[in-house]
Amino acid sequence: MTLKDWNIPHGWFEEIINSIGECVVIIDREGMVRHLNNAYCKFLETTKEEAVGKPVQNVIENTRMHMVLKTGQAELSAIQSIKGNEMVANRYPIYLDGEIAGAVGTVKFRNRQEWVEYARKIQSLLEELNYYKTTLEGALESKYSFEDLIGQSKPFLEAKQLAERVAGSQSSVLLLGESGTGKELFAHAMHQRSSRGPFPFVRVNCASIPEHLLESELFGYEEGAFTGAKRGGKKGKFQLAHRGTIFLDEIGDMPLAMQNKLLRVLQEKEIERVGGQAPIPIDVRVIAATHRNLEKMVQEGTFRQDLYYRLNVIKIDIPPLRERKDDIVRIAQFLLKKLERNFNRHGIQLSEEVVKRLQYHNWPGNIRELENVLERAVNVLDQAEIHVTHLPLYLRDDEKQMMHSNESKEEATSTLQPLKETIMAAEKEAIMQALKAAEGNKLAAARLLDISKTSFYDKCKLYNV
Ligand SMILES: Nc1ncnc2c1ncn2[C@@H]1O[C@H](COP(=O)(O)OP(=O)(O)OP(=O)(O)O)[C@@H](O)[C@H]1O
Repeated sequence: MTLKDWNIPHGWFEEIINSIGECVVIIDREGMVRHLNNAYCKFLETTKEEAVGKPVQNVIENTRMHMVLKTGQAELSAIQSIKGNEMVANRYPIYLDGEIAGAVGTVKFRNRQEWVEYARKIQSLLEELNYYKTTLEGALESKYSFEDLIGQSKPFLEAKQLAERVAGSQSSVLLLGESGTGKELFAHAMHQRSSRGPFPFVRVNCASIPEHLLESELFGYEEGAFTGAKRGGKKGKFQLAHRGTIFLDEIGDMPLAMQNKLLRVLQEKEIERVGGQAPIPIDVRVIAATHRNLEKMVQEGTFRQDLYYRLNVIKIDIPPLRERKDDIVRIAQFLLKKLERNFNRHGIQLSEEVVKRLQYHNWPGNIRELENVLERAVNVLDQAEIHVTHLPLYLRDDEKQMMHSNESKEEATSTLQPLKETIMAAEKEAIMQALKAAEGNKLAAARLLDISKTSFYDKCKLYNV
């Protein structure tokens, strides 16, 4: 079959023009209406019989279709007043054998409401687009500086000062600390303080990305690399972080196979996209973090030793909150100021009792847990002072433990006696047990206790046995 055989049958055209929702008018060289489709008839409240064969100016109010015949130029998105409304029309000349043979007109919007509605739709799409653009740009920026790292206790200041000293270096950094101690905050602050600050800061949570996606997330992929791959391929996090910093959070959870690939990237300073041929050079500083014991993992063979050395060029240990109890109130007050801004409140204080509770608690979730406790309190607070009743139950239960621990201290104190007496009591008990086991035979009992016969007799005398 030739292309000609696929031509649309002649009779179809009228049907097609009639069945579409847009208004269509066709005029001939003399400006007479040759066709007015159903949508246009409905809009003008007329019929084909009435319209066809009449000059277009008599059928369509304020039309310029006849002008298009004269100029031979299309008029696009032209506003035309019709039935007291502003409609938007397109008008095109029809050329046959290089000669103008007529014109076709369509209506884009029948009235102001239609185009306002359309504009509103576009506007909201544009806003949505803008939102995603700014959040994406925001996601690639560092949000915190060293000023946001609150704490004056010795172990914390040591960590912070080391981070400030090495922020400008190009070497890899390993941040170690329990969950919620502020590892990510440290990474942001170091990036911001470095010459890479104006470039992207890209965070990757190695624990949350499924193993089979990690490679393409980190290094990207080429178009058609696998089923479901996006058209045009996708940039990986390393490429997004070019000239900036990549923060590899939870590095201890990275599967061994990926550790190999990461090591190669750090050594070669280039990446290979999944399905790609040529390596792409990258200039990225790596800051990695974990709450795991990487040294132990290296010994157990679950973390590559060479990667550990690569990452561990500068190691910063961030202390848990329970090891810097002096900082708790300071941090709590800083966090309260943030919450005040978010909740539009001011002057929130901690009661003395609450301060005691906060200092007594062990904070397994560290500053993130403190943040949650305070946010909860601010939510249920109707005055300005946070009291124990505003704390979650488990913190209130600390009270019982506080009292219990005092009680048991007293109990323990009352049963304490000089060490010599404790030892003598234990010796007497051992001698009696041995005699019992040897059925009163002192020689056998001495042997059981592995002491001499004389020593045994002396002790029996001493303890009145
Ligand atoms: N020194 C600090 N001063 C003020 N806020 C802090 C400090 N350290 C951490 N925070 C706050 O505590 C929360 C947890 O911090 P961050 O996410 O950096 O911890 P993390 O150690 O990276 O936790 P994870 O290991 O669970 O990812 C954040 O909201 C952060 O703003």
